[in-house]
Amino acid sequence: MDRLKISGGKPLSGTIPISGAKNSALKLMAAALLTPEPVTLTNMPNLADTRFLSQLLSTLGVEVYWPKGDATCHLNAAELTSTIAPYEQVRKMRASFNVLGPLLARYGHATVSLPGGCAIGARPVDLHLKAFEAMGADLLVEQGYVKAAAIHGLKGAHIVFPFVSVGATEHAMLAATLANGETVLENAAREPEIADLADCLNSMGAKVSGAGTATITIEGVEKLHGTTHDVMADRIEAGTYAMVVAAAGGDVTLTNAPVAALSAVNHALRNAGIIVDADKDARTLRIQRNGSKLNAVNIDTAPHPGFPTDMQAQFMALMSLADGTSIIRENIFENRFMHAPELSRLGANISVRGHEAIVKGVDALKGAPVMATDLRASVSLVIAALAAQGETEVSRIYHLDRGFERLEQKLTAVGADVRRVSAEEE
Ligand SMILES: CC(=O)N[C@H]1[C@@H](OP(=O)(O)OP(=O)(O)OC[C@H]2O[C@@H](n3ccc(=O)[nH]c3=O)[C@H](O)[C@@H]2O)O[C@H](CO)[C@@H](O)[C@@H]1O
Ligand SMILES: C=C(OP(=O)(O)O)C(=O)O
Repeated sequence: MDRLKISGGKPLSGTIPISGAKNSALKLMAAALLTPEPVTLTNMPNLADTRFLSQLLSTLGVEVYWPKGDATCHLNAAELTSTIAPYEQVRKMRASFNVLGPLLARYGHATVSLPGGCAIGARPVDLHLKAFEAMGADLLVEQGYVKAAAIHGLKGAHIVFPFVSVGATEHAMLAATLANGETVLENAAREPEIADLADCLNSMGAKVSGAGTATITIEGVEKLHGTTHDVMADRIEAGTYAMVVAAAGGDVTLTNAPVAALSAVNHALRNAGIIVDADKDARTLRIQRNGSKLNAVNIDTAPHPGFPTDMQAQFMALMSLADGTSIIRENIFENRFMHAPELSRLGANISVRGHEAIVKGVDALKGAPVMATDLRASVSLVIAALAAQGETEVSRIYHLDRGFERLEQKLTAVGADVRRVSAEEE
């Protein structure tokens, strides 16, 4: 298994280009199932997750043309050969579950494995299923599979989500584009990826309005056509590199950054004493820290526009070096503090009480062997390692490959000492 060897303590300088957003790309790929015409996605991130979903789409009969390393992915769902998404392909990546809605909407039936829980929490899909039922689908959950049918097609519905779910909002939106009549989603998630999906769907002929607000209206249409859509830039990747610079020090400009989507993260960084120059028009974010102490800042994760749960681990790594104590509350996932004991191996002083982590800043971290436990937890260890004295070895980095494109290359380009070591090399 590959590992990362990181020698910390080097200030960083230069430019890091931000890639397309994983969490947008995955839903945009599922949208290609809604039309028999070609869908081309540009600014596609080459990640384990996006490659994995392209394999599932191929299994369903989608023609996928996406050369390795290329940022353009061509999908053609002209004729599907299957409407079954098997256990192995949904269990390994939750977002695969998103093929259910499009298949049901276009073909009137689909059988998709339940995604199950994962390291960060149980993550049920009850809101997704209730939304499809409200749209008239018959659902049977049997032997770990959701068997869904809507023989006469889905119909528009008024759906009020009891709490905000990004996945359920996107999934209901995908399915509603081909439903008969109007669907209204209330208490919808407002994440920027939802507006990106709506833009793509509208360019395919869908009638979606209100995406990015808490009420989304979808007027169903008979069919959708092909499109070319540019995947939005990854706000979590951009926020992560901002934390890297904040922790290690230096002066780095992030290009192709989704500046408007990063206000909560930028606000927290500024409170911590980091200089953040955000230029919305130029889509750049310049992050500077020159030897200054970090202020301790409390954060509460919340749905957008609140502080994103996907940035919580990275901010904890930063706060472990702050001057004072910060309280970090995780309000989205019940088990998203697995990075805390690993950060402690590097010398951080963190105690976890339920959904609250109390981080007492220390003067310095020291390199140690640590283990990645999930995607964002893994990158929090990279951040801490880049700020630490000495060498850190991060194992199980396949988690990182799910969501960070060319991580070592991007970090090395700004002066970090990061090496990937494969098992065979040792
Ligand atoms: C691929 C992708 O885009 N993943 C993102 C998406 O995940 P995902 O879409 O899975 O996250 P949700 O917003 O749906 O989850 C929010 C909360 O609702 C719960 N819930 C959700 C659905 C449901 O049917 N029932 C239920 O109880 C979840 O367990 C969680 O506690 O949004 C999360 C919250 O911003 C991010 O951390 C993930 O990176
Ligand atoms: C939790 C994440 O992804 P997923 O929902 O695919 O597990 C993430 O991107 O941080």
